[in-house]
Amino acid sequence: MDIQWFPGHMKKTQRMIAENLKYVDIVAEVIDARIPVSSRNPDIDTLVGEKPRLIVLNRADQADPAGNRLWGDWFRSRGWSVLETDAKEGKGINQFSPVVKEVLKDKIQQWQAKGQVGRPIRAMIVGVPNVGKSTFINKVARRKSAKASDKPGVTRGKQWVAVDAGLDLLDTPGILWPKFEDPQTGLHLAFTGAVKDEIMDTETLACHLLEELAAAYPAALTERYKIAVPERSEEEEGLAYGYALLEQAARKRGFLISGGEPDTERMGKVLLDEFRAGKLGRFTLEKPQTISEETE
Ligand SMILES: Nc1nc2c(ncn2[C@@H]2O[C@H](COP(=O)(O)OP(=O)(O)OP(=O)(O)O)[C@@H](O)[C@H]2O)c(=O)[nH]1
Repeated sequence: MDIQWFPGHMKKTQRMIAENLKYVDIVAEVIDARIPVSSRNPDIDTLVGEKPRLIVLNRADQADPAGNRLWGDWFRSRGWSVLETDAKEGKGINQFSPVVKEVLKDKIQQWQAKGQVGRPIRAMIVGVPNVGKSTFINKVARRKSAKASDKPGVTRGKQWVAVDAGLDLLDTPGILWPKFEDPQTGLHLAFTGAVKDEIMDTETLACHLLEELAAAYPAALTERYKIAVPERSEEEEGLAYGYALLEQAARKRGFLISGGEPDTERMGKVLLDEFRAGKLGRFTLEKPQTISEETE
């Protein structure tokens, strides 16, 4: 499935990030713990350059705990600081400020040496749409989300959120990129709702999701939909395997159309809704070894 999604405002966001980088001390990249590869903007390294960075592994409650451990270790082993969060419930949020201070400890010492006592840390929050940035910011700011005073040179001052005297956050709109090199990236962003449903066929998307879940988490499908998940045979072409699972699930749910045929469209929508709502279980769809040598 070829997914192209780069509306004009994304380009504006990219520009806004680039222009405001000089006003911030650190960039917190909020990624989706279920898809840590696909939810990272491939342009972010170039965009952010040498600026200190922190990875926020959000939606940790929806990802496989073993996957969270693997990814935490993976990022740390490469010298990155990582914070695991469930922004919805506020888990891990209290650690944000201490981790930011730890990452910037040398810089803070320099400020103090220069007499810049009380200078607040400015952190930019970036991430794909729907990853949980606003929820994260509101929780870090303890929901008060008071507006910080306008910063010199910052054109869109309204996006600053004061957490306390020592920390200001710069909110940015969700960002995607012009082309998904790997079609799987587009699919994963669609499964999780970062890419809007309207741009692709729900049934097809559901078949892809079923195929991935059947390969990695078959027991979850059996448990939720009471369906048998057979091994995928070599002969099955295209999405035939996923479609057969979708038909089975539709029948079990009693979703039938005239003539007794399974209503796969309705089932597809239900599957995506239930996956996104976490009703199917906790899944990590991408493992560290998914990353090829070139992208490391
Ligand atoms: N289960 C779970 N849900 C979350 C988490 N973080 C955010 N959500 C939910 O995900 C939905 C989207 O969250 P937002 O904070 O609006 O996402 P956003 O990244 O600001 O979205 P954009 O404005 O589109 O860029 C909301 O319903 C949140 O309650 C999390 O860690 N776990």
